[in-house]
Amino acid sequence: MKILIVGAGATGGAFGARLLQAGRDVTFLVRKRRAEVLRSEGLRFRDPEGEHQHHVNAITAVDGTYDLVVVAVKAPALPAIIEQIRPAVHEKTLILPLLNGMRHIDQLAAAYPGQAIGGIVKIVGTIDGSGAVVQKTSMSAMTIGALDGRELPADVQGVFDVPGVSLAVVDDVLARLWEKWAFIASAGVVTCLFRGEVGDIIAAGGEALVLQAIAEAESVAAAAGHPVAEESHAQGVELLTAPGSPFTSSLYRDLQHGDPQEAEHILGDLAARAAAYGVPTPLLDATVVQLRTHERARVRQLQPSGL
Ligand SMILES: NC(=O)C1=CN([C@@H]2O[C@H](COP(=O)(O)OP(=O)(O)OC[C@H]3O[C@@H](n4cnc5c(N)ncnc54)[C@H](OP(=O)(O)O)[C@@H]3O)[C@@H](O)[C@H]2O)C=CC1
Ligand SMILES: CC(C)(CO)C(=O)C(=O)O
Repeated sequence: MKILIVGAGATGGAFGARLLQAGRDVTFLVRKRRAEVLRSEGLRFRDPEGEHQHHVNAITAVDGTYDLVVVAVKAPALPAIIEQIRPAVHEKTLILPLLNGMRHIDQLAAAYPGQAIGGIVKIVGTIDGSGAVVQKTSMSAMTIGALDGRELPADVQGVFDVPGVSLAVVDDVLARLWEKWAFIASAGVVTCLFRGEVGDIIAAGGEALVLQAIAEAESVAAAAGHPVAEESHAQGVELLTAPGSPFTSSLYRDLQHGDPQEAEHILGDLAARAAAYGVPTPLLDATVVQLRTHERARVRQLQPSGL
C-alpha cells in the first residue's frame, strides 16, 4: 500500500516515523525548506525512549497516485492541500486527516465524496529548534473509522497497526471526533482565556469556569447529535481541573508563539455551530473575540508601517 503523508510536522512526522520503523511504503509531501532538511538529515524522531533517524522519500509536488493520503497539516493549510493532493487520488484512494476539529471533515468529504475517512490522534508532539520531531510523552494513539460507519478495508486498518501506535478502529468515528473536539475546544477556551497552565488556573480559583467551558462545548456536541460519553467527560474534567497540572492546549502554545493558527477551526467553528443551534456559549464566544482581537493586531504588526 502506497502511503502519502502531507506535512512532516508534529503529527505527520511522529506517526510517519512509526510507519517507517515498521517498514511501510511512505512518502512525505512537504514544502521546499522541510524537503531540504528531510533529504539532507532524514526524519529525526525522538520519543521518551530515544531518538531514531529515518531516510525518507520527500517530495514537494505529487508524483503519482497513492492508496492512502494522510493529511497532517494545520487547518489554514487545508484549502491549498485539498487541491494539491488531487493528482495523488485515484478512485479507491482513502484520505485520512489527523486534524483536530470537524470542519476539515466536511471540506474533504465535499472535495472527495466517499473517500475521506475519520481520524483522531492523541499525542503531545512538536518540532524542536533543530527540526527533529518530538513526541513528548508516551501517549501515541490513533482512532480511525469510516464516516458512514461501514467497515474500513482490512489493508487500511492494518497500516497503523504498528509498534508505538495504540490503534483503535471504530464504527462511530464522528462521535469520537466530536468528543475530541469538545475536549480540545474546552482546553483551548480555558488556557487561552486565562492564559496559562491548568494547575495555575485551578490555583487561581478557575475550577467553576473550567467546568462551565466543558459544559458549553459538550452542549454543542449534544445539540449536533453527538453527546459526549460519560467516560470521556470524566477524563476531560480530570485533565482540565488537576491541581498542579502543567497541561496546556496546542492553541495556547501557538498563542504563546504569537500565532494561534487553528483558533477559527477549533473555536470559531464551534461558536458558529453553537449559535446555529441556539446553544449559549459565553466563555467560548469571549475566547473567540479575544483571539480575533489578537489576530487583528498581529496581522497589523506584520504590515509595513507608514503605508
Ligand atoms: N501537535 C500535537 O500534539 C497534536 C496536533 N493535533 C492536530 O494535528 C493537526 C496538525 O498539527 P501538527 O502536526 O501539530 O502541526 P505542525 O505545525 O507541527 O505540522 C504541520 C506541518 O504541515 C506543513 N505544511 C503546511 N502547509 C503545507 C503544504 N502546503 N504542503 C506540505 N506541508 C505543509 C508544515 O510545514 P512547514 O515546515 O513547511 O511549515 C508543518 O510542518 C492540527 O489540526 C492539530 O490540531 C492533534 C493532536 C495532537
Ligand atoms: C490534547 C492533545 C495534546 C491530545 O492529543 C491535543 O490534541 C492538542 O493539544 O492538540
